[in-house]
Amino acid sequence: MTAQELYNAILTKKSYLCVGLDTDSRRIPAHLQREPDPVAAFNRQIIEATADYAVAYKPNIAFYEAQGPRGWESLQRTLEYIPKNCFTIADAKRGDIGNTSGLYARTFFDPASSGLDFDAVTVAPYMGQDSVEPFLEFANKWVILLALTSNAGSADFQQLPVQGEKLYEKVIRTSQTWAGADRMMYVVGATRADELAHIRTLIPDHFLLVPGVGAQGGSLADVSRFGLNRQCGLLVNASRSILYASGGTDFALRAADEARTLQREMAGYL
Ligand SMILES: O=c1ccn([C@@H]2O[C@H](COP(=O)(O)O)[C@@H](O)[C@H]2O)c(=O)[nH]1
Repeated sequence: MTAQELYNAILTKKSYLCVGLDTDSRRIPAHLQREPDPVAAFNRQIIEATADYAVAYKPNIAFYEAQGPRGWESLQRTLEYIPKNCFTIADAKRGDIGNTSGLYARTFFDPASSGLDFDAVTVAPYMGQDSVEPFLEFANKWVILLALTSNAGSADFQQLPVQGEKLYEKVIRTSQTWAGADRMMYVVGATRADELAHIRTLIPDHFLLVPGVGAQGGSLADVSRFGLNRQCGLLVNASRSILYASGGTDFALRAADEARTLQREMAGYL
């Protein structure tokens, strides 16, 4: 999906919501546990319930890998349930020497190899340019580079001064020479909204993937105030607050309520 197609979807749905499919098999309602693939059955209902309000879906790969081969099958089925007009993100936080990154890229971008065909993958930048470039070799696919993450530990390294700027600023500045705003996004946590205005001076045109509203307490109002750009430029993710709004048979209805509430707030900011 191109940036323009993503922006068109945002305008159509009046939403920049990304639903995080962090589907923990232990939290799936009891009535679905008898399904042949409980994770896929749960995700299918979540996707159907939220598709009017979301422009993107982000399965976090850890939740699938933890299930072994079954998890990969659940992931593949889940991708098939996501409407084609939605942006798909493999939140895998990969990155290795170039030779190995190339295989990670095939995992998420080459359906002939793995059966998976995501639009984007999250990548850790700290092994440098040659660890990121293999992901950029796939046409029409996106790299979402970790910049300033939502967790407290982002202070351990990302915010340390390096040659007169914070390390995450250096990541943003340097990586802009690797690809443009048509292929690269950045992760900035919603809990770091205080830095968003500054980040927008570094990357006014890029899309930002912003996790951390909902369960982590980030403010959608602050993220939108400081992060929106001329073409929206935001994908705001919520996972647990939507997926587990109810643990009962009404889980999909409650997920839809949560997604609709976020979408309506977003519509007001667009
Ligand atoms: O800085 C980051 C980067 C990634 N994440 C991921 O986003 C979701 C957030 O889930 P919630 O349940 O809405 O808190 C999850 O997959 C994280 O691994 C992040 O939170 N922060």
